[in-house]
Amino acid sequence: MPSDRDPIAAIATAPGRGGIGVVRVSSPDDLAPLIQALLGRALTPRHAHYLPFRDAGGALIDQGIALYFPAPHSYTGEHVLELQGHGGPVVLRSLLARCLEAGAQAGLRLAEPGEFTRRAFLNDRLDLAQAEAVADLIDASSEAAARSAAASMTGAFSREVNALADRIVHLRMLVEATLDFPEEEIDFLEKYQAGETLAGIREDLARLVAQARQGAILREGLHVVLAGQPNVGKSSLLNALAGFDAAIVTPIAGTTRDKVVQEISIDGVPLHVIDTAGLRETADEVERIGIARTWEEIARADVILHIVDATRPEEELDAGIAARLPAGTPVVEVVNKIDLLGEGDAAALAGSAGKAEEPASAAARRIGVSALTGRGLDVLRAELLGIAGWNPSGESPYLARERHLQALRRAGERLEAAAEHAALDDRVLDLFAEELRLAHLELGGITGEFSSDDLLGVIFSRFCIGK
Ligand SMILES: Nc1nc2c(c(=O)[nH]1)N(C=O)[C@@H](CNc1ccc(C(=O)N[C@@H](CCC(=O)O)C(=O)O)cc1)CN2
Ligand SMILES: Nc1nc2c(ncn2[C@@H]2O[C@H](COP(=O)(O)OP(=O)(O)OP(=O)(O)O)[C@@H](O)[C@H]2O)c(=O)[nH]1
Ligand SMILES: [Mg+2]
Repeated sequence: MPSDRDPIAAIATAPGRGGIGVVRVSSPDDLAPLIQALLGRALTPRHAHYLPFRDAGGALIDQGIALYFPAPHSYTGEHVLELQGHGGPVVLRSLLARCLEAGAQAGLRLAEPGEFTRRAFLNDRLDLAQAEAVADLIDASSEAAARSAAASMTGAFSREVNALADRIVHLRMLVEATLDFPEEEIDFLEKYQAGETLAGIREDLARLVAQARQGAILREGLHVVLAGQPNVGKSSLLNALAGFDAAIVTPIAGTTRDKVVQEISIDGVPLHVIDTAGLRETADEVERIGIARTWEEIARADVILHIVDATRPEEELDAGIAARLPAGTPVVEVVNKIDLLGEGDAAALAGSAGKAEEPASAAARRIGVSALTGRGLDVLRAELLGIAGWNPSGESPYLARERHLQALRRAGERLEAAAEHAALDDRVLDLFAEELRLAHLELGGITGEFSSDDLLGVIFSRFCIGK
């Protein structure tokens, strides 16, 4: 059974060729004997030593830099040795094998994915949200995502969560103290302005949820599906948004058969834009399959852009499509090819987001664009960010995970229940206190103050090896 007390080793850098590569060892026990066996000398803590790395027979493997971080001043909080060699896969595998051989007697084994960071968590170097942010920083697909992961990694998100938890605990302490003196229960809420305090906590929690939601958008990206009749310019619009020819465009209706997915980013917010086969009745077998896939994409979309042709307004077919779009998904009606309209009509449509005089349906917003000239695309981009809930001037987002969002929401529900108890005529203080306790538990789950071994297993197993 692998244990959290075993010495562990792994290649810490990405597999493949690179300028340099790192093998790292971490152990709760003194690493001096391993260092002596490996390098034939002692290392000055936290100093870079340029040394030959040799195999057991004395043959040279590489010439590199060795770093020794004695506990607790290391990434894991344990004793850590780093061998920084040249970044070839064979060199690094040989270095790792040499470490495992030299450390065999001490029980040195290969690290599991995320095990270094798991140790950092177990040794209180990082809390759980910070550890998750390390993985999110590595996985970040945009600058904005990386920036907010870095903020969470240094504890900005955790501090907000902890501050809320502290305020809940304080309030709970006051209630629990009062519960011991039943005669004081009557005026507890007034005496400590518990109602106002609770309202303030709930307000700040709601703000944190909003910031976390923004982060979730950065993490996951928004799935935007371009749908509409053939030839309205869906593929042209994809290309215009992407800035290059990702999809084939021709004057022939039915050009796009299979979906085309393109990752784009608007102000650092990642979007997965999906171009689809035009929707129409057709006898063509291939096209029919494509259209079935279009509907599958529509069902999965976060946002649907229903593209219509400005020169073919009010088409029955478009009304039919609009009626079939899922009710819960935001829809933007994009009127394309406004370059073919007179200037008056084009101007009325372009830049008219939200000001549509007669939107196609109550739910749909209408924006005029030209995929050809680019007119109106900025308005469309802003609209997409708005639908994503992206608030560029808002407070910095936290790259929260679904796990965090759900815990925050559940904490919010507990506080809401507490507020309801407080508002009742026959105030039930012990129920009030219990809801506070449960809200605290939810927040503590985010930072790992309360966590199960199963949860840790799930979280760290998704890390890369060597992290
Ligand atoms: N070479 C190398 N680069 C790396 C890492 C590493 O482990 N090795 N990291 C990780 O994977 C990240 C940096 N994380 C680290 C976190 C803490 C400490 C550390 O030694 N902390 C001590 C000393 C702090 C100080 O000197 O002020 C401490 O906190 O006590 C080192 C790296 C990114 N770059
Ligand atoms: N004038 C003008 N023509 C456009 C515009 N957008 C697309 N077109 C033209 O409309 C035709 C169809 O464009 P596509 O982008 O292939 O249309 P689509 O909706 O992807 O069509 P399917 O893949 O067949 O469903 C092409 O000839 C484009 O050049 C536009 O904004 N203005
Ligand atoms: Mg197309």
